[in-house]
Amino acid sequence: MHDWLNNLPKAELHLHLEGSLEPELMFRLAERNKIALPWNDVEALRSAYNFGNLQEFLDLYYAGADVLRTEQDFYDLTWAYLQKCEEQNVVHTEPFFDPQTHTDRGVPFEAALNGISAALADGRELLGISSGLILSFLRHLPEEEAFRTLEQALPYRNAFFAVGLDSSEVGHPPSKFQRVFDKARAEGFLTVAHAGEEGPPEYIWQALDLLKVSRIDHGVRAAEDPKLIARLIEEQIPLTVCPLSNTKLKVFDDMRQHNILELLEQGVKVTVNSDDPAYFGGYVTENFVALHESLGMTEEQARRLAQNSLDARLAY
Ligand SMILES: Nc1ncnc2[nH]cnc12
Ligand SMILES: [Zn+2]
Repeated sequence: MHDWLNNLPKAELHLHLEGSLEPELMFRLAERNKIALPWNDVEALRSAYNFGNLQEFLDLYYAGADVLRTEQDFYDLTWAYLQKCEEQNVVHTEPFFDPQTHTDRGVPFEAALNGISAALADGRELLGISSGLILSFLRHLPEEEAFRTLEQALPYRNAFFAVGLDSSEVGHPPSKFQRVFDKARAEGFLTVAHAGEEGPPEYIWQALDLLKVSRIDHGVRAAEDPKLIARLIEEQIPLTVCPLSNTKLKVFDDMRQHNILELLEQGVKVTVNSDDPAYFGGYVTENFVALHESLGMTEEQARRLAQNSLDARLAY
């Protein structure tokens, strides 16, 4: 029905691999690893996907990620996502993974990274999808633990090209991670950060000025600060916006209130992404469809958004 949106060549720049864990795969991995899940079946799990805010979602997301134990699990997770990319004409992707979500449960860092890297390599070779991995720190944990994660990752420096910052935003400003981001940049990595999803515009200023990010993940609350909007336009700093995520997590009560098209028309370099598609009701195409159906996004606007995503790539 919306083939024209599915067929647009596009890049995905804001996708948590752990958030692409579909309920069916979660149950299959639970069985394979002999783990008891707190839900009876896929339907019971899906019916728990009702979130009042970011933290309610994160609690379930970290519980679900517990089924990921072996290198093969991480391969299967990443491969399933890449097959979706192929279906939806996502020709390039820059996914996040959160090592601490796994190492804190006793899963070896190498199991996660090797499984993901092998699937991304197969995606390049067998599906023609280019990619670059972003190693993301959990901001609700101390900076010291982010330093340990970076040290653990340095022997595998060719497996990722940037570091990011995610998890519970409010109360955990970018300034908390200034030193570890300095270290990551000194080691040659680019930087991105979630900012202005639930947190105030001040967190976006900090991500730009203290963490020296190349893109802002989410950033929709920039709209509250005209000086910040002027800077984002002037410097053409991309925002990786996630419309279905923002409505599921009540950043906006309704898709008809979403500001992505206003930002686009003001000249902000906004892009469309799925964030955690297994939890929020769809992948990139479904996000484009929602913008068309709820906000009247035109074909010309869709083309500009897709082109922005290709222009905002950082990995080659
Ligand atoms: N939308 C989001 N915001 C912050 N951290 C996340 N981790 C996974 N999804 C996230
Ligand atoms: Zn995110």
